[in-house]
Order: sequence, then structure tokens, then C-alpha cells
Amino acid sequence: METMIGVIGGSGLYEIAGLEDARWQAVDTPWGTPSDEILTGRLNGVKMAFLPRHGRGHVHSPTTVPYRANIDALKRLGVTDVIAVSACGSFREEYAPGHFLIVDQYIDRTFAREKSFFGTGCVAHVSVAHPTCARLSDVCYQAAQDSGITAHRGGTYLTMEGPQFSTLAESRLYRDVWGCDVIGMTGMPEAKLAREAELCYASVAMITDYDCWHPDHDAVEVTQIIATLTQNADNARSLVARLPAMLGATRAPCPQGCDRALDTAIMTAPAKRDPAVLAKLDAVAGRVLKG
Ligand SMILES: CSC[C@H]1O[C@H](OP(=O)(O)O)[C@H](O)[C@@H]1O
Ligand SMILES: Nc1ncnc2[nH]cnc12
Repeated sequence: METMIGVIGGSGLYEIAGLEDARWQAVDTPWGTPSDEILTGRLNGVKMAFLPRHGRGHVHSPTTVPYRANIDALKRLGVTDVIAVSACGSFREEYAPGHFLIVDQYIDRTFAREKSFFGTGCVAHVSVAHPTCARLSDVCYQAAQDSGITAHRGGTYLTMEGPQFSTLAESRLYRDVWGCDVIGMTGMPEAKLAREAELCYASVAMITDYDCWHPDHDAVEVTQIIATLTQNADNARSLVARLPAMLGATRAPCPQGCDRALDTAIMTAPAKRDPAVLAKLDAVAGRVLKG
């Protein structure tokens, strides 16, 4: 199967350079309009798609990012592997601003977002026990190291609703009691939706601050995040630029089964499925619903 790499750029990463045949493309979805047009092209012969999560100019808040439309649009374009880049606060002394963390677990504290493509008319339950793709995460970790970035492999991303940053009590709870490694506002439901859409998904957290728990550092502010991101956006671009050569133009099935997540997930009996709901699932679940 042909590889197509989808990159979701977070705060501070609104475009990538160097694509051949680059063009910004509007994609309509049954779930609404994505955050922005999608930049498509090729890098080292591999198809690429880039979507700024908040839109160019940072238009969408973490709550209003159209997560379902974004994932559907990438799937609809033929994306197979999604690399999600996110600015995150650190709960660990040794994960310092400027470092990257390849996330492998989440705690989802969001409450004001649509979290599934499925529901009345077509109910499905996918596993998110291992919400990121180990194969793709390994490649991201290697690409970070090859780029000279201080990178860490594996950690838990606490996703808060925002848009305000945490209180000190929340920060201490997430760090000292729940053992989380980083905090951000966008990792969920994005990762859950990518799994429902049978996309391999890896999360690259760019650490920008120590949130507000650290006695020797001021509580996080946007100016601090932007300053760290400005210094590190080139690192993120360097990581992304290495991915096509590492992943190759064709791909074998995911060893973890991310690309077959719906094989046993749909509960609603075929005769009871709502045709209007099925029509909306054409891109996300077409593989299992067509048959
Ligand atoms: C810029 S301050 C907080 C903002 O930055 C992160 O966004 P993203 O995950 O898209 O890089 C964080 O989650 C908040 O949305
Ligand atoms: N400390 C923090 N809390 C939530 N989101 C963030 N994004 C970057 N730093 C953050």
C-alpha cells in the first residue's frame, strides 16, 4: 500500500517547506470544515499532507479545533500515517524546555468536544489501550535523534480542556498523584479519532515549559511558550523532513493493527444501521462498511 504521511502541526508550526508539487487544498467532510486547507505534495517521492491544527494565524482554540473533520479529511486524502506535533508543558525536571517527548499514553480530561465518529445508527468501540502506533513512534524517535534533538521515548500526556492553564493544585495532582509526564490541550480526542479512522498515529510533544508546579520556574505563560517554540520549530521541521526516507513510499500492514482497528469494533447489526450515518462514515470506515 502507498504511504501518505499526514502531519498535524500544533502551536508554532503552521506550515512546512520543501514539498514538491505543493498546494493548499480545501477538503470538505461530512463532519464539517477542517481547521484550514491542507498542504499536499511530495517529499523524497513520498506523498505528504500537512494540516495546521489551529489553522494558519491560530484561529481555533483547543476546544473548537474540528478534530473529526481534521481526521476525516486526512483519511479522505489517503493519509496512512499521522504525526501529531504538540506544544506541551513538562511534569518532569529532566524533560526540559526544548526537549521532545514521543508520547505513548494519555489521560483524557477534556469534556467539551465530540470524541467519536460513531454513535446512534452505527455504534462502535475501538481499543485505545495503546493509543499510539509503536512502529511510527519508533521512527519519530529515531528521526528526532538523527536531527540532534534531545528526545525521550514514552510518556503520558494529560489532555486538559483549557483554554486556561492549570491551577497549581491540578498541576500537582497530574504530576505527583497521576504520574503524568506532559500536559497539553489537544492530544485527545485526536488520538482516539485517528484510531477509529484506522490511521497509525504518533505524537511528538515539543516541551515548552514546566507548567506551574516547578518551584524554580515561573508559572507558564504564552510568551514563554512562543519563545521556546520559535527556537524549536526548525527542529520539528527537521524531524518531519527525515520521515519520508525512513518510512518509504510503500508500507506493510501495521504490526499493531492500527490500520485494522475496526475489524471487530462495530456493534450495530447490519440491518439496524442508519444509512445516513453510514454515508458520513464513507472515508473513516469505508473499508469495513463496504463489504
Ligand atoms: C500556545 S499555548 C497552549 C496551546 O498550545 C498547545 O497547542 P498544540 O497542542 O496544538 O501544540 C496546547 O495544547 C494549547 O492548545
Ligand atoms: N503548561 C501547559 N499546559 C497546557 N498546555 C500547554 N501547552 C504548552 N504548555 C502547556
